Amino acid sequence: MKITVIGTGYVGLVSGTCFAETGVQVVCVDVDEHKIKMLNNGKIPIYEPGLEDIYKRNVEKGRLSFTTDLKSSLENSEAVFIAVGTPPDEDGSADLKYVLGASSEIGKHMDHYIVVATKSTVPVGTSVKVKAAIQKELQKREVEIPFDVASNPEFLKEGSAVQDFLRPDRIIIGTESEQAIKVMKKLYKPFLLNGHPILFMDITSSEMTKYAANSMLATRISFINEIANLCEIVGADIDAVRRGIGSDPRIGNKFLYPGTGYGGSCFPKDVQALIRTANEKGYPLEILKAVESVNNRQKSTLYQKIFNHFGGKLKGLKFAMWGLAFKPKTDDMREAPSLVIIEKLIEAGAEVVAYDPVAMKEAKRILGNKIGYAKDEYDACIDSDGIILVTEWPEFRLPNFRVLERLLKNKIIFDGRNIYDRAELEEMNFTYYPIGRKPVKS
Ligand SMILES: NC(=O)c1ccc[n+]([C@@H]2O[C@H](COP(=O)([O-])OP(=O)(O)OC[C@H]3O[C@@H](n4cnc5c(N)ncnc54)[C@H](O)[C@@H]3O)[C@@H](O)[C@H]2O)c1
Ligand SMILES: O=c1ccn([C@@H]2O[C@H](COP(=O)(O)OP(=O)(O)O[C@H]3O[C@H](CO)[C@@H](O)[C@H](O)[C@H]3O)[C@@H](O)[C@H]2O)c(=O)[nH]1
Repeated sequence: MKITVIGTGYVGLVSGTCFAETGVQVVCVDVDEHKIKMLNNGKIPIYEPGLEDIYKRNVEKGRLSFTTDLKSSLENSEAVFIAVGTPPDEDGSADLKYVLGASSEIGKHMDHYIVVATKSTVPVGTSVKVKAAIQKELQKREVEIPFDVASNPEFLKEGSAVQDFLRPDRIIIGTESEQAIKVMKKLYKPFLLNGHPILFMDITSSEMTKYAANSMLATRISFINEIANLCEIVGADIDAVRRGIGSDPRIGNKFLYPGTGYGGSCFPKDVQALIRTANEKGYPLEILKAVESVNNRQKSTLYQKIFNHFGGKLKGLKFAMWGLAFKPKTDDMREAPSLVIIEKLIEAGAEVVAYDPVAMKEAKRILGNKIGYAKDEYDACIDSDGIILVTEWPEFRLPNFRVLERLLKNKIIFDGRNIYDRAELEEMNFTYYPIGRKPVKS
């Protein structure tokens, strides 16, 4: 069996590589020549744990290849997956230019029956547009070639994308075609040996499922962040409250961690896009509007604590920032809360020296010399007025506090992910500001 995957970003590259792992012949296509050159030279353009190994193995086995030439990739392919970006447009709606561009390209080059599956996150109604864009090109060519469209939203998380893809909780397929169902079943069966289901449904429901899932998760995060902020005001401890509510199976204990607001390339844009879709239909989504505004406010929470601690006098102070990526185990900085905190600190006249185990290159690309870059987390602390922990990389969890107290000018930790033990810091006379918990003031 042969398939084509269009787009070699986080989703396309992981999907293509994992499909190849099952023995399928996969050709990944991208318009970015630099990316394709890298991939053909044995280098992967993103950091994703476990990806490099299976990429190398499948390339060596001849099952996985990369090209900018869609026409040749489509030859004998039974399915083509569209996995290109859907960034937010100026008004917050999903910009479909890459999805529809890829669809037109398929129409220009396909020469036999194929299933066109959209993996990109796209608003309700997009599959109809994908179908129309392909049809238009076939008409221009004056050929009649049958094809089917399917919606196949992707639920992988960055940082655990390979594991998520290889062991999915569920696969969602929206299609009206029996033939498309057959092709998708064949492709996904190897991933479902753990008994988790493929859920077939109509296309509209499938497209909606993706947005509903991300919006629900974003809602949980904004909810717990609001409760955390209230805990601070009333003197409760969010960690206890989180464990208390999370042990009710109706609530569950996942995705209940307070922090500096959700970031990344998905939640912010998908919440915005669903709000936009609903507005267009004349049904404003009040809950999601609140989720978004709570999240925007939360991104400043840590800065506010810094500001208050120093009585607003931040000019000339220097801070060590631990973590830059929007979450651990990724180099992705899209919508990262670190960017908001950095901007505010710089505006207030402070200096930031940062360290992130893998996102430094990406940070330099975005921030240039606005901040300093340290060689490790200890280096960042030299003569600093405090540590600002933004991303909970495992290696930040158990630092040597004795070394830190020698390096820091001020023994203060602003912890945006609640990873430290209050009692331990109190014992060592550190000042400690977590989220939703009483600070330790020494
Ligand atoms: N990143 C995630 O964790 C994740 C998870 C689930 C779903 N999604 C969704 O999947 C989609 C892709 O996200 P991503 O993070 O992988 O994006 P990305 O920006 O990392 O990659 C997109 C790739 O598509 C390529 N591209 C654009 N137009 C093309 C065309 N016409 N032909 C060939 N290649 C083309 C770009 O050059 C780029 O390499 C988005 O809709 C996103 O919302 C993302
Ligand atoms: O309890 C939690 C869990 C997450 N986050 C934050 O939420 C954001 C998103 O995290 P996560 O969901 O782990 O990463 P993503 O890679 O953005 O994955 C989300 O977005 C993808 C793209 O649509 C979906 O496929 C995934 O299912 C969905 O989890 C990050 O800033 C996290 O720090 C919290 O603040 N508290």
